[in-house]
Amino acid sequence: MQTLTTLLASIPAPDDVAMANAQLHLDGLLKPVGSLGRLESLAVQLAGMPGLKGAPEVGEKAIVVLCADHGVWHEGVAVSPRVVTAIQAANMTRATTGVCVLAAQAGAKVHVLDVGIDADPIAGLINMKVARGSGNIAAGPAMSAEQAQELLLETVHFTRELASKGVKLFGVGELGMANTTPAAAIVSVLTGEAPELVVGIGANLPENLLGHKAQVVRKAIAVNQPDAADGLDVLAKVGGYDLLGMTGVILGAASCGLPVVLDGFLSYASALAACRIAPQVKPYLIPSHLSAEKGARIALDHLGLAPYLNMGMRLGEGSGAALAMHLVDAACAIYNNMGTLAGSNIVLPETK
Ligand SMILES: O=C(O)c1ccc[n+]([C@@H]2O[C@H](COP(=O)([O-])O)[C@@H](O)[C@H]2O)c1
Ligand SMILES: Cc1cc2nc[nH]c2cc1C
Repeated sequence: MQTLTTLLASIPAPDDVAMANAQLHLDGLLKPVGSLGRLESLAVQLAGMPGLKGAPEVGEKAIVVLCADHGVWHEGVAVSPRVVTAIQAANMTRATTGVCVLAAQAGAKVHVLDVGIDADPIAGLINMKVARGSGNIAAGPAMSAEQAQELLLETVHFTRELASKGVKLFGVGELGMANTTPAAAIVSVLTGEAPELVVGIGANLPENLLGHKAQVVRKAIAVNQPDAADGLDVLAKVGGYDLLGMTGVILGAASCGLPVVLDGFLSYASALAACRIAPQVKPYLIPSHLSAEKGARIALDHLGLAPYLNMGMRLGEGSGAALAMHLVDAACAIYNNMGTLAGSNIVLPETK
């Protein structure tokens, strides 16, 4: 097993020449220059990824769903019963969940990892359980520094293993009752914004409890004093196993020079931490939708990412990642299948 330092040092820079060539190719296709907008910039981004070898073409797709429970659930910050994490994780094996249905439509395989569900191991899930739920961040750290290091490496290696078996496009997802609270804490610490601005209703918390949720986030930050310069410290102290695992998937994909599609608010927290750990992951991130969670815009702005979709979605699980994979397919299709202006004897005036 490679160490984290070696892996992070190995994250390749995007190939500028391949990107410039891709832009030239797109400009010569059967359309006014630039008229396919962000579908074109997405194709250029993909062309620059060394793992795709200069050609926007994604064959095998995988969505990795990290499932875990959270000690902070006991602070009354979520309305869903804690056991929903275990029940819904089991539903993933029956393909009845939102992400499973949408992933099937997108041609993506769903890999479900139990990184800390508060239940006995569930048949059909990949067992990487650290503990039955993280520590309550309002009273102490979510996990130890050693647990954080170990799980990060395990999820990075899991992702790299999938890449070695042919996966070319990754998506991240999560499942964990109360996880919008640690996610808000991470976003608050890493963006410097007040907890009140980044806590939202999650899975239907009544609005009149938002003040309490913000107070719990404030307390978690005060009690744990996470080091904002150290993404792993923030994840370990005020995060959770699922959020940390998604950071591992992001780092793992980037270390293979491969794209990773984000999902909702929880994935923004993980991506912020990934970028703090290794800023060079940024070119591999593909946003999906704008989550309806209150702090979503703040987190995405800090990531410097503009979401492709805005559909009021806030399910999580990787559902938005699955949906955005259609856009990645579309970007590849126009790049690879359109005819050329030259082939149709169309000469357009220079526009730039
Ligand atoms: O993806 C999102 O933006 C999103 C926003 C709100 C809630 N969720 C999902 O709802 C759960 C967390 O909500 P809560 O209220 O229990 O913190 C967790 O299982 C997430 O997958 C997901
Ligand atoms: C049913 C249900 C499904 C979920 N998926 C992600 N978070 C969830 C929360 C609930 C309550």
